[in-house]
Amino acid sequence: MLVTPEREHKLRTVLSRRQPDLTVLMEQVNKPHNLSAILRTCDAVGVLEVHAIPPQKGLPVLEEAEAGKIRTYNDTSGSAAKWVGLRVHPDVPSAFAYLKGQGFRIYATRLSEQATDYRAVDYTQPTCILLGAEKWGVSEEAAALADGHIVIPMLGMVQSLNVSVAAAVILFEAQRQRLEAGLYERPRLSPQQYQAVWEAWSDPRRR
Ligand SMILES: C[S@@+](CC[C@H](N)C(=O)[O-])C[C@H]1O[C@@H](n2cnc3c(N)ncnc32)[C@H](O)[C@@H]1O
Repeated sequence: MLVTPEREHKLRTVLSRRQPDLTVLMEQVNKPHNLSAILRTCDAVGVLEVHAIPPQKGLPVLEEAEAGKIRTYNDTSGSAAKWVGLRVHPDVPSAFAYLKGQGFRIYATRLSEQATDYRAVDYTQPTCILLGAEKWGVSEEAAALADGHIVIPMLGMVQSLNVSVAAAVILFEAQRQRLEAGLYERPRLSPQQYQAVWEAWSDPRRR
């Protein structure tokens, strides 16, 4: 037997709540513990797959970053990396082309007065949240290509939140809206997508 009935029930319940039309794009988020914390939140909210543009060679990278590669910490992700897909794109144009081709509206998180309050967005529509690097934020290139700019209002002394905290605040607003719209009540994956993910998840080597 590959999985116990209890395990199968748990896996199928989680899979039936996965939201293929909600995702994040991490643009050069270069600290593995932040990447891992974002993956953990994505798992909790039901994100099927996340996207990342790794730190580029030649740009300033922080101590844990490895140019061109994505690293996560299992202890921070709480094994979420096993249950949330990670698709890596080489640069901004290719990430945007892929996501736009999938029908996503991309919202750049920006600490600017022109940005809209994150609660004004309709997250029941296909949505990608673009998150920026810890030091310099979302690039001008990505910001210009985004469909909109959103901000979590900051009323204190500090200018910004940690990127994984900002991701959690926005993703749980998306979860709230999707729960209200009944989007977790029926499977959202196509039968082919469901079968492919089920086969991967029920592989005993994954446990
Ligand atoms: C530490 S912040 C980057 C700060 C950077 N100096 C800047 O001006 O964007 C890292 C990332 O967290 C997210 N973030 C942090 N605070 C936010 C806020 N109040 N609203 C929206 N996104 C936020 C954004 O994705 C941002 O690029």
